[in-house]
Amino acid sequence: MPEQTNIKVIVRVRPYNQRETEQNQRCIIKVMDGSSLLFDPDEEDDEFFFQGAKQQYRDISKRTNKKLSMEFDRVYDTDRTNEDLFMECTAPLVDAVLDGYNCSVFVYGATGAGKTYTMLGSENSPGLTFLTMRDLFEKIQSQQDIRKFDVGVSYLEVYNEQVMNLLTKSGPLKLREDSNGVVVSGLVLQPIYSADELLHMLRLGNSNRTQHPTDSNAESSRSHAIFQVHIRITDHNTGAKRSVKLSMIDLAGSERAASTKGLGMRFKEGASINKSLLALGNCINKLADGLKHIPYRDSNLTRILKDSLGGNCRTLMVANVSMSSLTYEDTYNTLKYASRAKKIRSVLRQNVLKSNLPKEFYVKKVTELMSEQERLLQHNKGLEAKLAQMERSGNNGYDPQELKPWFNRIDAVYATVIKLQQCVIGLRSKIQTLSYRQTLKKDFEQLRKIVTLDQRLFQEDYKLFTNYVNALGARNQKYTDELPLWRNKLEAACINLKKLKLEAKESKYHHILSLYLSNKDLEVQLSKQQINSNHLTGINNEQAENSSLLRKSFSMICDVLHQLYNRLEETQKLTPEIQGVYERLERKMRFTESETEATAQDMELDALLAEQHEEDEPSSALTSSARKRNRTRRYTHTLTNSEFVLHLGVDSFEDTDSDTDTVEDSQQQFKKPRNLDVTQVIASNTKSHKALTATVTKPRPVSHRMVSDMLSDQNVCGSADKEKMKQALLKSSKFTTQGLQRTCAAAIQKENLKFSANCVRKSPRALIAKTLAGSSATLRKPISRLAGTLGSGAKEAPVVRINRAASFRVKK
Ligand SMILES: Nc1ncnc2c1ncn2[C@@H]1O[C@H](COP(=O)(O)OP(=O)(O)OP(=O)(O)O)[C@@H](O)[C@H]1O
Repeated sequence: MPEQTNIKVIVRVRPYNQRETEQNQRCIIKVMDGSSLLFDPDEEDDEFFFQGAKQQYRDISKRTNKKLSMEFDRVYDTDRTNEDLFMECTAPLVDAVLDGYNCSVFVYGATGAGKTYTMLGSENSPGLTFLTMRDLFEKIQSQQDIRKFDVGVSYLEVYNEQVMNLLTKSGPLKLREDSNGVVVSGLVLQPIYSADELLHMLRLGNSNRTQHPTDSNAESSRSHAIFQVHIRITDHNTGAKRSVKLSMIDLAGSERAASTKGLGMRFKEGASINKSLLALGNCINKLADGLKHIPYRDSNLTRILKDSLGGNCRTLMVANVSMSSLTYEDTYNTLKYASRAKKIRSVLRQNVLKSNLPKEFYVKKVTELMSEQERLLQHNKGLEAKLAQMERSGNNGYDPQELKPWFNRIDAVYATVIKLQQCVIGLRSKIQTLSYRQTLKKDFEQLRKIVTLDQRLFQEDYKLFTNYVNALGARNQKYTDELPLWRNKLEAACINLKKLKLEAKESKYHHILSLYLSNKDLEVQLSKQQINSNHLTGINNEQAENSSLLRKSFSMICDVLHQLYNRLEETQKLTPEIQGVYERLERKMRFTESETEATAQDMELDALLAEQHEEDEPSSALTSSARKRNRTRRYTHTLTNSEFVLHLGVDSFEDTDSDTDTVEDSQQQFKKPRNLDVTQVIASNTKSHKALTATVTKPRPVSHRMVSDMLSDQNVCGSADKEKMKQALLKSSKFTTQGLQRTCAAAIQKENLKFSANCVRKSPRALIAKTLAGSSATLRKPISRLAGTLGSGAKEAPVVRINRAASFRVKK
């Protein structure tokens, strides 16, 4: 980006030299401050005396002082050193050069005004060229790692309009212009590699410079000297190159030709100097006026300085003046020039050259830049998403980064709670399942005992059964012992959770955190439900499997019973009592009115469906206030849930405690020594199942109840309650009264051959009635005997099959 800047102009005032001191010359420059001066001020002792008396009025024959106040970028009084000028004015130019800007420093002033002193200095006080070059080389050295510098110098002299090479003492050289500006034909740059070499060149050039003594200066420089340092900078990383130029120009004295009092060559010299300086003055004026056409071509000096004055260059002009009134006119002219020069504006551009690096370099660079751009795009997207998230969070300026540690802590605490909860509930599930299996096994062992004919065989099996039950008990005990440990751990985790919740409540993010915590509580609740659900599914599967075996066994028992009934009927041994029991059993198994009625759960479901329906169709009969009440009720319910969830960790196992109590009750019952019959088996079995599946209790299947009732009746029959047996048989929907009667009659007939087969077919009921009337024995005995009788001719005896079926496969 081009940058517009003015030429920087500073004025340096030289102290009196010996001649001026001797002549007691008046001081015509008064330095006001660092940037202004007063030219031709009033003298302090400028008082007018007439005939020894101080007069009120001044000497009218005396010229009026100009008292011109002038402003410059800097004004240096006589006491300021070259070092001061360097530090404040040329050191910044060195930085600009290394940044790729062309820079020029030129000194302007009358002969003996101190130009050479400023530019070259002396042994004791090195000038700006020396100080600047030394600084330049120091900075070059410090940047060698990142950039490569190729430095070349030239030292030219423009004397009598001829351009000479001071380093080779050759010339005159021609000037030409190309796209890079004015070029000196045939000028070869001298490469240098150190500051010492550079200073050596400088000294060499100075020694070749044309000097002649003048009135004003015994070592007056009669030419314009242009010392230029050309630097090519190559960036190691990018390969970008730039070429810059630093010019230090010591102009010849700008005095009037007359003042040098030269003749012949000296006059020509002076005229030439004046011509070039006049051309320089013209250029400065036109540039200051902002004109487009600048007559640079009027002299070789202006051609060479074209770059420094109006081109792409940071320029510093040092106007040297003497404080002595001896050079009044020259000083005035110099200051006028300097004032004009202040108005010149330069347009600065960094010089960058195309590099001739191979194509691969650029391909690599482009690839790198593209991937960097891609990375930045992604980063930008992430930032935009974060911003959107922050805006969504109510524009409250929440920083997700600040919330992240909170979320991490909450996640960690909840993960522990969930894991421990899984352990505790898992253990409870295992304990309950094992207890259930133990109970089942015991109950079915009782059932087996009932149906097993060979008691010796039963006793042998009973040992195996005991081992199995003991093993289950041992496992159960192990889990029961472990449970308190895990409960304690869970309790500790819940206490941690409560503390964290209190902490979150105090936080400035409590709104967000409470939502997050509620969400987490729901996760805990869900996890608990899932474990419970798995537990119930497992229990139900075992129950279904056992039910299936029970059904098969029962079916076989009924088969035998049926045959027995028929035999009794056939053999005329069927008593009215047996018949009554059958009828009762049959009646019991028949569907009742109450079973067809809707249960409480059915009604609850109906209500829920109705409510849902109402929500789907808001225009239903409900008034808006009623709907509102409903909504409020639901909302309150949700809130209550959420409150519950907040304390879930503790509540969860308190809840489970109540479950455990039920199970423990049932366990205690199981431990009681008892002689169970089938009725008790089913009853207690049902009870334990009820306890285990409390949360998903469903009405027992009708068939289940029928089976239970029937067996119960069978038992009752065993206690000789014949009427009950009869009723059970009559209630049965599976067997018809007639079918059962025939089965029993046939069984009785087979055992008691006094009944004819015809009797069984025609009046089985009478046959059974007769038999029962004459017998007080339990039904079990004749059934067993009858079963044995029936089984003798069969391929596999039904009782054996029942026996086997009763050996329920209980899971380990
Ligand atoms: N600031 C200064 N402090 C002390 N001495 C100075 C200062 N400036 C110049 N002089 C002295 O004044 C004399 C003339 O200075 P200088 O040669 O630099 O003048 P000049 O402008 O280069 O003249 P010319 O144009 O004739 O070459 C020298 O002896 C120099 O040492």
